[in-house]
Amino acid sequence: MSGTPRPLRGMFGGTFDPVHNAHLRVALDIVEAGALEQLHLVPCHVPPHRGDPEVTAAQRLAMLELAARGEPRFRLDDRELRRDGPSYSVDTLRTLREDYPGDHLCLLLGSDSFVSLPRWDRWQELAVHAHIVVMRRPDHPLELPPPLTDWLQGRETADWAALRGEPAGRVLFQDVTPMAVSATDIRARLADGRSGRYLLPDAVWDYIRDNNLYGAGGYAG
Ligand SMILES: Nc1ncnc2c1ncn2[C@@H]1O[C@H](COP(=O)(O)OP(=O)(O)OP(=O)(O)O)[C@@H](O)[C@H]1O
Ligand SMILES: O=C(O)c1ccc[n+]([C@@H]2O[C@H](COP(=O)([O-])O)[C@@H](O)[C@H]2O)c1
Repeated sequence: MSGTPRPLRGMFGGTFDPVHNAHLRVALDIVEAGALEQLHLVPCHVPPHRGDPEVTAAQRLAMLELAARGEPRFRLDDRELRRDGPSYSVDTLRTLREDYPGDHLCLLLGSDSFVSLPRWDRWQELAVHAHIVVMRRPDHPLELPPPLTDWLQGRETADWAALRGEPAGRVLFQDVTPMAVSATDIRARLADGRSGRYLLPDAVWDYIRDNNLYGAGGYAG
């Protein structure tokens, strides 16, 4: 049911190992498409479904801080780093709801994350706390597993106003700037002695080199 429009606050979680230009560009695309008041960039502490990150949480946070500078609608949010155990998104959304009771929330997911949703902890509860915004990734086509197809019935909307008018539970698919950039590819390039420049903000690339992360310390460029 539609009610009084509320401010819309986004959560963009990731391992960010490291944060790269595609994360930033698609995040800004969503902020612009939905006129979001604020988007929380939330590095996870213990990724629930993958191995440990290659660099420390403090280093991932530092890179995200450098990357987010200059965009006032991005808000660096270290709440998962202050929590022990696997970084389940449902727990994070619950705390965001407690902190911002007057706002509606939306959880941003790339298409690869969205198709994996039925394997997430308490996944159906996510939509109790927030709307879900799916960003189409060119390198990850949307092949929906059956539980997700069923669950989507009646939830899908193309109208951002619905996300302001309803507290949670809608799913919106948003086209974003297609950028086939991934952290996996960047880590592989750096391990191979190649440059990360122009795939990451300059300040992040400098930080990686200066701190000899991902094997990039010897790189002169
Ligand atoms: N190029 C991209 N376009 C759209 N969404 C993206 C892109 N890269 C990452 N994302 C989304 O950003 C979120 C955080 O992703 P993550 O930190 O795992 O980055 P990644 O580049 O996919 O990393 P990795 O290659 O290590 O898995 C996820 O929801 C993911 O789908
Ligand atoms: O809550 C879960 O069960 C869950 C399972 C897998 C991933 N996530 C979250 O999804 C985000 C992207 O994860 P990743 O592994 O693609 O970087 C990050 O914020 C993770 O904490 C969350």
